[in-house]
Amino acid sequence: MVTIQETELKEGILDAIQRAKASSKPVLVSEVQEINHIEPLSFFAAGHELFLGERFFWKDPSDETFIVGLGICKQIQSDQAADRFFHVEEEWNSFIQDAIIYNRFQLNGVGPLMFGGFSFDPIKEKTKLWAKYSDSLFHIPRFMYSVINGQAFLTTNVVCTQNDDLSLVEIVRGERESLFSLLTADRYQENYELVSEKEIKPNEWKETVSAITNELKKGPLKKVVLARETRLLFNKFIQTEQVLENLLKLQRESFVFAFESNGDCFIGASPERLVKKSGTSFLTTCLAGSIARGKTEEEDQLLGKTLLADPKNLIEHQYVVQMIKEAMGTVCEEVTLPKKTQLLKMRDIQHLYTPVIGKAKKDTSLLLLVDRLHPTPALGGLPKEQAVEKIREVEDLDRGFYGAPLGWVDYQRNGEFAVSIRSGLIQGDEVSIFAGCGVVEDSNPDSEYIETKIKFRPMLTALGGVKQ
Ligand SMILES: C=C(O[C@@H]1C=C(C(=O)O)C=C[C@H]1O)C(=O)O
Ligand SMILES: [Mg+2]
Repeated sequence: MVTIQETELKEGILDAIQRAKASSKPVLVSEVQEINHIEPLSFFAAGHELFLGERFFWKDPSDETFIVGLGICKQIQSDQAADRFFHVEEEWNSFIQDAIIYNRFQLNGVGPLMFGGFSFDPIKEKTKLWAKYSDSLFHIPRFMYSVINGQAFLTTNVVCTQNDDLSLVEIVRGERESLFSLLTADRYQENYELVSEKEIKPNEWKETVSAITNELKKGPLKKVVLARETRLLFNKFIQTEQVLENLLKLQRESFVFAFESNGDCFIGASPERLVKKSGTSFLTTCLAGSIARGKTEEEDQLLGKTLLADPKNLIEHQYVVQMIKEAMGTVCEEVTLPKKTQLLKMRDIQHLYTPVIGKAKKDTSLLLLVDRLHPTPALGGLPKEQAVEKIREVEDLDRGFYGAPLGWVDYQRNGEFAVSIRSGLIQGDEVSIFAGCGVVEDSNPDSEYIETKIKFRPMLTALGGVKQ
């Protein structure tokens, strides 16, 4: 049973309407309550009826933070390329500046929060594949369920305008009651099947990899990440809940996310953190260099050792470390990273891994660091600008939100962004999945092709396209 006590909502809404009248500007009321624990996926699923197309889901690799949003009480969106991170941050800051917030809990990820992300490259020509996502797109949910270190909270957000009256209180209460009454309902299960799987121009892709390796030998480019797409067709509409359930079960060490927009859903399980901010601490990750998992423990260890000593993969990784260290240096007082490259093992693949921590300087912010980092050479290349231009020119793919920052910022300016890889875009009974790899001088097109094949597996498996 979920019990929701009488709340400050009414008082807040009254106050906000008065303020909205005085300023002629909408005012946000946000209220946080501690509630009994609910499975995060059940909360997401309960929103199917009332909020389909307006939901998001987030889980971090350590299971410290689950955030599920339902409904949209405000959207921040733009297709403007210049200073896009800065503009989103400004709009967020000005929106919460006048908000009325009832929150007794000093925790990241509760209270007003915006969830969303950015496209990989706003200058690249957009195709209809990503028509439902603006280049910058964030949602502030109506209802948000957060589980922070095992403690569960419900945030209710209401935007009041000068034309609203107290009937808004009953509307919101009614919505909340309907939502919670749906929590016990059985989750809708459909057995959908993969009908066809089409890799988009695999041979041309290998040729591009080959052409790029030749170019890298001449300089000044050192690394370019090239991605490709596989389009899947199913016999029925895909149930996002089911895909999420599989991702949560099979990709435990990953960020698991879903972000619905206008009927489509961007979904995935990424092992890669772009950046996390908690108070003055910044945490980021260098992840690049890959090898398969072994079938036995012995083979797996051997593959790991091989990866740790492989010059091509070490260079691929080192470019990322070099750039991230530099970017962190611009916004941090101290930057710390381990001397030795580590391994990060996921279900289908293992990577070279270097975590980087830093202490934030005073006048900095999460989105400022996102701006400095994106795209790191794990998704773009080195040097950054030239690599992105090269990708724009040669890659036959609209990456959209794939490979870009996806995550959240709360009203205290803390938050976290993942690099949205191992992901796909669900569109009814069709799905596009994406995978890329770091091309360096010594890359071999066939090996890179196989690497991307492995990187498709997490999504393909979660969609039921690979038998477990
Ligand atoms: C580009 C992807 O992954 C990135 C590329 C890697 C590589 O080339 O070794 C490894 C991890 C990721 O940073 C992807 O999964 O699509
Ligand atoms: Mg690689």
